[in-house]
Amino acid sequence: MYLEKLSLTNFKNYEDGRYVFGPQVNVIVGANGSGKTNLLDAVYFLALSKSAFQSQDALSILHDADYFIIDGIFQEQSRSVQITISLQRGQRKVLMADKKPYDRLSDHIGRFPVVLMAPNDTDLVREHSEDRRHFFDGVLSQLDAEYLRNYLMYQQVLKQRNSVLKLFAERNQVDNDLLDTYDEPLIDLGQKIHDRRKQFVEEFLPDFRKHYAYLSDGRENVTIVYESEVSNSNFADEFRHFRRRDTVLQRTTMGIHKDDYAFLIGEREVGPDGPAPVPLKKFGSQGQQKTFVIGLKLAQFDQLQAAKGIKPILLLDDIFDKLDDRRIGKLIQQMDEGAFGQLFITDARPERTRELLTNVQADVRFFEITRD
Ligand SMILES: Nc1ncnc2c1ncn2[C@@H]1O[C@H](COP(=O)(O)OP(=O)(O)OP(=O)(O)O)[C@@H](O)[C@H]1O
Repeated sequence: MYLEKLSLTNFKNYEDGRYVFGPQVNVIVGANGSGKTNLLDAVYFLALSKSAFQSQDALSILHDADYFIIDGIFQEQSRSVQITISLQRGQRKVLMADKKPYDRLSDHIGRFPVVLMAPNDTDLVREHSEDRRHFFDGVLSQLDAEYLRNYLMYQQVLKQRNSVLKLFAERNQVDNDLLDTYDEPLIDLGQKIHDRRKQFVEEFLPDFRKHYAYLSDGRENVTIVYESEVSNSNFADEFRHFRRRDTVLQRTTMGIHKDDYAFLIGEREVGPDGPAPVPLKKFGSQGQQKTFVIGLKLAQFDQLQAAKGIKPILLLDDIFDKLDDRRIGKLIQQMDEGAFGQLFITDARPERTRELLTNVQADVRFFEITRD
């Protein structure tokens, strides 16, 4: 599977852009601010129906325009599929396959799997639990349509519950029967989401450790621990018990929307009495943190490939600028061994990418973006 053609109308800084890509390595070069990342984001948008960088869709409409259209042709086995996403200001986004609107978003997500590596990936280690949940939810949503449906439903009920909690505070009156109608699905969906997240971390860990060991020459022992209040055996009772606290704070204070994933690092040989692994955020070097996030992304790639039977599209945004030569060497080696399918790489310094890719046995195409 690969993206063969892309046409952009009023998408970010592209008033009108047309591209024909190769099935292997596509290098997007151009000056800073010319729109290289935006082009990668258009590919991401087409595959996942949202931007990788903006939470509001309308921010991707070219300034002063009323709409954007992203249109792409994917080659899937021996047939082509046209995917179109359009957004008119103030209206709902429209997502179509071969000119027919999808019935459900979950029918599209995961059909064209994609993995993005970007400069701010280390936020996953350094920032808040929200970033880590966002990463794992993204992986699971592409892998498992049922997970995505449960997750979207949970978010909707959570939003409704939080708005009635605010309303109760304004009116100084609590309707417990109404809260019951939200609590039941939140507990039920929350349990399903929890179980899937827990199972997923167990499946993900061996792949992740394999990549981390390859990138770091097997020097450390890394682990990921899923942390959730929902794991407590009496979670449903606790959730109901904290209703009073929720009404005071005007938000839902317990549930899978508070989960976290602890990233830990330790000595290679940890015996039962040896030192326990420690938080990567506090004790990991910058190099270890970078290796950790690349390992996460490569394991995401493997998981998607195993589940879908196709290689995801890999988007590498400004990666060569941020990594040291040893890690770049390892990635290039994997490219050369044919580990990846279609790749998009952005770089503000084309001569560097050209040099790095000289010996790679693949079809490499360059696209120069110029600012109007
Ligand atoms: N909705 C929009 N309408 C018009 N221009 C936009 C919009 N959103 C972003 N831009 C412009 O896109 C440009 C940034 O593009 P992008 O981040 O893709 O650049 P880049 O080539 O990747 O740069 P760098 O090499 O610095 O990473 C900025 O000039 C920004 O103003």
